[in-house]
Amino acid sequence: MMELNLNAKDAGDWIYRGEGAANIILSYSGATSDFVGKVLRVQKVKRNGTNYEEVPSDLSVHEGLLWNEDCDLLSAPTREIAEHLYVQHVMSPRLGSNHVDAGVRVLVSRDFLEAVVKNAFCQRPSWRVSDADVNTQCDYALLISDHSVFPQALRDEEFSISVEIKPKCGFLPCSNYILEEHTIKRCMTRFKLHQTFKLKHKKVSQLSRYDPLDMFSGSKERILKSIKDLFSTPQNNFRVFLNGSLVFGCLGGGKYRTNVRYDRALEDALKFVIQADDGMRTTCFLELVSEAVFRSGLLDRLLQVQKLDFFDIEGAIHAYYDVVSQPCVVCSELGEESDRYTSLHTIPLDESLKIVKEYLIAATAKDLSLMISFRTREKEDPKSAYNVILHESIGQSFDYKVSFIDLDMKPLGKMMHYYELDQKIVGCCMKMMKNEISANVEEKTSYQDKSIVVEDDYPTRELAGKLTHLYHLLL
Ligand SMILES: O=P(O)(O)O[C@@H]1[C@@H](OP(=O)(O)O)[C@H](OP(=O)(O)O)[C@H](O)[C@H](OP(=O)(O)O)[C@H]1OP(=O)(O)O
Ligand SMILES: Nc1ncnc2c1ncn2[C@@H]1O[C@H](COP(=O)(O)OP(=O)(O)OP(=O)(O)O)[C@@H](O)[C@H]1O
Ligand SMILES: [Zn+2]
Repeated sequence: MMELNLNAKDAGDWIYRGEGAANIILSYSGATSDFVGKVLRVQKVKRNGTNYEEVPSDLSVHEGLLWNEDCDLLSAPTREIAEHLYVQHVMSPRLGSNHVDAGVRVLVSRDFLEAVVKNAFCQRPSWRVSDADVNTQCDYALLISDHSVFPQALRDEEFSISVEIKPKCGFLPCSNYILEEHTIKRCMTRFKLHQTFKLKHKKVSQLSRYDPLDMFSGSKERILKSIKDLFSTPQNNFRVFLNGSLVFGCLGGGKYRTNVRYDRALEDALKFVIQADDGMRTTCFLELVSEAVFRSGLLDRLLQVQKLDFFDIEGAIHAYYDVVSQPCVVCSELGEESDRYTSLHTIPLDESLKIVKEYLIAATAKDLSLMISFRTREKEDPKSAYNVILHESIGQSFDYKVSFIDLDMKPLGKMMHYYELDQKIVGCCMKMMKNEISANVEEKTSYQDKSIVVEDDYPTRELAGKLTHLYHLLL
């Protein structure tokens, strides 16, 4: 296939779709067949004051050691190519190649990138703009299927609706390397603990109702509950697109402020897809989404990949120091308590490599998103090449397709960040637990720290109840 390339004159056809911490996504509005139905994933570079952070151009020596066994990532001439190979050879086989489009590399000129940054500026959340910009030094971007629209239309006037879910980590860790004073990690999901931390630091305006344990439970009822909870507090975990346009949630990882119980725009958008009475369409749609999650069985598969994090960061960090052949900073800080990690420091190097590698693969699996797209089926439609769901109460059938997005390799150099963030989150929750207790949990719905505004007291009480119970266990 001839190499595709994009220049300044093409920029007008590429429209801002959204972004995460590391990439900006543009959707195509032109007519060139190579690009129709695709999005372009363009790398960002973090700002550091007025400068930009350096983007490593290739894998570090230790990363080479780590990944070389799975596939020949070391032979990749650039980090970008190695990351592309990682999606193809490490993540795709584990998640199912039918559900992953690793994309193709497209040559992009600097003029093209500068023009798309300019065009996208007004739509980007301001906190994302100050955090990072498009990396205009990059020669390539990835062309990937647009999962917010159904792959092939059956009819010209057909509508497709799709949902994006970032399910986060779906299990409670049980590693023996977790310190006793961090036992809370065994009782509450990392997502919930992180929510408390984010609320305290005003990264979110209210706690999410969503509990990943419901989503990954394998139970129809609990999956439906989790979808309803995502709908009521979507944050960056839930979005809905109609024919590729966002109709619910925030572009670019925004901080949705309201506690949503009903959303007129979504209810209106759904009239093109769901044949139910006004006021009932959103409910039917959430049922449809949860049925697709349940039937696909893909969350079980994802959970197995997440569980490659067997040792937790409190164990894996020690293996990391052996991989990079440096004295273990964590052990030196722990003093006498470091004895329990001696055994980890005496295992052969290939075992340390395996621990760290699997920790990083699990980290990708805990951060990815699922996109599920639906299109309506009529009785006379030919046999479907996709999975079909009949929504019984409205008597409508839908084709659906599930894809995973954002399967990026996590850099080895992030291990210490993971350890420190974990400590901060646990430390913050333990502190709040003590505050809660002294403020008498039964009566209060707000924290002692008056800077925290809790709009919805349900998750707070639940959190406080669990923390209190745990505190008594620890006493
Ligand atoms: O650490 P976490 O759980 O907050 O995950 C980060 C995400 O935060 P969130 O899902 O909002 O809590 C974070 O998402 P946001 O920027 O908050 O939208 C990124 O996905 C980040 O990954 P990377 O730096 O782009 O490789 C994610 O970092 P990794 O931990 O996956 O490396
Ligand atoms: N293939 C795709 N089809 C449709 N929309 C997509 C696709 N890939 C990404 N998007 C949209 O763009 C957003 C950002 O993409 P992505 O998650 O890949 O960015 P990121 O910077 O890697 O994220 P993170 O913050 O998790 O690292 C997604 O949340 C999704 O809404
Ligand atoms: Zn150590």
